[in-house]
Amino acid sequence: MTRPFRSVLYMPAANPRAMDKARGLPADAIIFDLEDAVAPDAKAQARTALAEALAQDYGPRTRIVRINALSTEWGADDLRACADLPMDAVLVPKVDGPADLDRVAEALPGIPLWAMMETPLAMLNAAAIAAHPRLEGMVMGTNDLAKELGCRFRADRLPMMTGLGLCLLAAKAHGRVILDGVFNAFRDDDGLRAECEQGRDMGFDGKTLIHPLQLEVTNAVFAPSEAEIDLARRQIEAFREAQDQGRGVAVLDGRIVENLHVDTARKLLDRAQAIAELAQ
Ligand SMILES: CC(C)(COP(=O)(O)OP(=O)(O)OC[C@H]1O[C@@H](n2cnc3c(N)ncnc32)[C@H](O)[C@@H]1OP(=O)(O)O)[C@@H](O)C(=O)NCCC(=O)NCCSC(=O)C[C@H](O)C(=O)O
Ligand SMILES: [Mg+2]
Repeated sequence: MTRPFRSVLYMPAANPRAMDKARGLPADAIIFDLEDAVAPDAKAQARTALAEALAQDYGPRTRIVRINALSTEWGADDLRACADLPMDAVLVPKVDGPADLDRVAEALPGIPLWAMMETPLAMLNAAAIAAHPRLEGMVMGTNDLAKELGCRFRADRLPMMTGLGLCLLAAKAHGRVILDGVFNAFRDDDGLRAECEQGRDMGFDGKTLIHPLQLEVTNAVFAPSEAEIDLARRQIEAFREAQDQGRGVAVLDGRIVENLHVDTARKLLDRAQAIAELAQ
């Protein structure tokens, strides 16, 4: 059973108060950010604060550290700092292709890699990035992507759709986790809900967030609903009964249920179970 990644909260590693607060927040995962959320003159202090934070217990929350790109003046120091820290994954920003992951993979043996998908080249190389043997997950960087594309932010995210779709296809083809980008207006619950629903409909595993206020809506949208759980159970039962009667197809609520629907139903129940276990 895979870990849930419904809500994945960024927090500036230069902010010890936020990192401490995160230990009690209902986020499935946390991204400790050494990159864009940390000002250039606070990078060194952020590494020290990060080490102190990661010495604490984050319970079941997956701990992901976002380093600066190795092409920057901070990347090499970030890598050295990460080598000694307890974490579940390292997130590499501005990945253009699989070669950008190789040096990180070499410097941090045994640590799963995640890739920020936020440049036009990353969209074009998404399949090769997803195929990297050390890659566990992808995170859409929709702010940087919008900047690179020169596109406008729209509620329907039409200008993003090609990039989102290419990355989704790549992640799914290689069995990687894939997370949607952030919603910047962190006090706009309705806007957030609409974007979460869109991401969930498309097949994203969860959404990255910038503020604790966004957790409740995101956790709810990316969790299987009671109606979905009930349908999944009934599909499994209907198909079992059909099989007992020598049939390969069941009909439930006027719709067919085949083997593949049962697979989907089982995965949904597994996800619901994993989420329930997080709460214990
Ligand atoms: C957006 C913020 C700057 C807002 O900060 P602030 O005005 O201080 O918020 P509040 O006063 O409402 O905060 C209330 C309490 O919540 C805590 N808090 C706030 N944000 C976080 C957080 N992210 N994680 C944990 N805790 C948080 C505050 O400390 C307050 O607590 P207390 O003092 O006890 O009351 C701020 O939310 C923020 O900095 N958010 C993160 C921004 C960030 O990480 N940006 C970089 C990632 S986004 C990105 O780069 C995407 C990608 O690369 C792309 O290209 O798209
Ligand atoms: Mg970015």
